Amino acid sequence: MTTTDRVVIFDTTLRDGEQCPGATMTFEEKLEVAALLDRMGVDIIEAGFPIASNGDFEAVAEIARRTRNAVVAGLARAIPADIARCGEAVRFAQRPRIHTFVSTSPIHLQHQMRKTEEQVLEIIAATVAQARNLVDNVEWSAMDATRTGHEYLARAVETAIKAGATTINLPDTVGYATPDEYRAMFVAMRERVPGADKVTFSTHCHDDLGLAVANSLAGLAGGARQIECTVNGIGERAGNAALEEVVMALKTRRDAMPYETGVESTLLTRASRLVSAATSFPVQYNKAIVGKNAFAHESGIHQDGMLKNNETYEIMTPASVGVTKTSLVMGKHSGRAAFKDKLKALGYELGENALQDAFARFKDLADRKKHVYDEDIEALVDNQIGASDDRIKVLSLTVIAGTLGPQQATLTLDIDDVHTTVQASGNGPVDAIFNAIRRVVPHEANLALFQVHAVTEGTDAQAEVSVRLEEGDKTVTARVADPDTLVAAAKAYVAALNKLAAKRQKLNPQAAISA
Ligand SMILES: CC(=O)SCCNC(=O)CCNC(=O)[C@H](O)C(C)(C)COP(=O)(O)OP(=O)(O)OC[C@H]1O[C@@H](n2cnc3c(N)ncnc32)[C@H](O)[C@@H]1OP(=O)(O)O
Ligand SMILES: CC(C)C(=O)C(=O)O
Ligand SMILES: [Mg+2]
Repeated sequence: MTTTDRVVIFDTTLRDGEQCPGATMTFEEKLEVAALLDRMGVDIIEAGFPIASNGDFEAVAEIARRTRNAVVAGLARAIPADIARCGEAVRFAQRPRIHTFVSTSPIHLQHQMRKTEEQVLEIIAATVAQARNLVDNVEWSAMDATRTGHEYLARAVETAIKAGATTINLPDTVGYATPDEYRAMFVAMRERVPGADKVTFSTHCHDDLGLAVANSLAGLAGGARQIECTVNGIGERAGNAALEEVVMALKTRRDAMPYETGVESTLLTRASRLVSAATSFPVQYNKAIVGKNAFAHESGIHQDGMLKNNETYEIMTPASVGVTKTSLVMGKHSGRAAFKDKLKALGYELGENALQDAFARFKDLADRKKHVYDEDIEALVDNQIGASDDRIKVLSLTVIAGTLGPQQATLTLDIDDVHTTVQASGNGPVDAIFNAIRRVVPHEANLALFQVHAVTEGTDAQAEVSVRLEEGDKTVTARVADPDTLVAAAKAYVAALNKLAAKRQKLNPQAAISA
């Protein structure tokens, strides 16, 4: 690898990242994030904006003291007091950097700075020189570079280089550039500015049009060798280029982009979770690299492919970003291959017919339920095992419940292939259902236990109902799960009666279904 293949990763999670509404981190949280960034191998940690507040100053200073490997930078406007304060904070670092910036675009000069082009050039010369007197490592940024004419931008860059800047950052401050324009800007500055070959050019892209990472990579093609980015892409407005996306794009597509970073990619997921927890910003499910679904597959065709070979639908391994394994999520789009694999993992070996039956029931459940958990599948298969010999089956159930009692149940049972429908009322819907069952299947058994619990979480969770019946010295317990609690109750009671009938029959083959 030659030095020109190495891309410097400049993390600004603690500065630009923290600037977005609601992302403020405490002092301790910042230290924790900085420690992980340092361990992960980012080259530069922009720890804050020291003039912004005493808290920011203290955080930058403490991160500067603690950081072992990375350069620690602080941000400063092109104002002497900002630069002096920044210098005070980063001076504790083993490798300090002052990052100073000023606007260059006509719209900013006219409305924000209210200065002429010549005045801004003078400010650049003075403030970069001031920073360079404090530290050897000075970055200068042309705020709103992508809306600045190349001619004036080249003069500003030349002024900064002459004053001692060692890194020149050309930000797409408002996320306006296209990749071609952004690449061309770096090519133009490197061609026309004297001394451009002595400095490192840097990208700093915002995601207003969803182009931050694409633009950062285009900047590399134009000759930039530093990328400014944030964990989870947090930052002003739509955010900055996401660090994890930049790192993994370079790692995965080395064939197309022959550059290397020093980032240990297996820590990317941990960094994402830490920043998400510190900022209380959830990571969207479909976020590239670190989203919950980045290595999850629900559709049957993809799951089938993944079971045959991971490379059919994954371009990087979950392990490479610190995720333990790919997950094949069971849902309404899943197919038989994944279902069979899941059953095997759960310890079930079903014959072909039982498997087809279980799969049909699984599809039916997945149509009604948003998340199908392992426990749902276990409950579904457990209910089926042993159900084939049942003499009593619930065919249909309608219940009228609510504040205006008495509650009523209309129930149709299949007993030895004969269908019987009854109606009963009760003190509550479950009582009504059990009265209906007792009317069709009279028995003396005592209801010793009736218990309901949710198998998984959410209002669409399967309810698991347990029913225990005692008849003389015979005790049977049945457990049934269904998304409808009342259906689960009816089926659990009937399942217990089936077990009781089976016990009676063992003792006396002529025993009737009722007792
Ligand atoms: C693109 C970016 O991300 S830039 C960084 C943005 N981040 C932040 O602003 C977060 C931290 N900021 C702060 O805490 C405050 O804004 C401070 C401490 C920096 C300044 O606070 P105040 O002195 O109250 O100024 P205020 O924020 O109202 O206005 C900004 C001033 O800085 C000036 N300014 C803005 N950028 C620069 C710059 N790069 N160089 C010199 N002056 C600048 C503005 O023109 C304005 O000056 P004016 O008051 O003379 O019109
Ligand atoms: C301060 C600069 C680098 C910035 O954040 C931007 O221009 O977006
Ligand atoms: Mg920015």
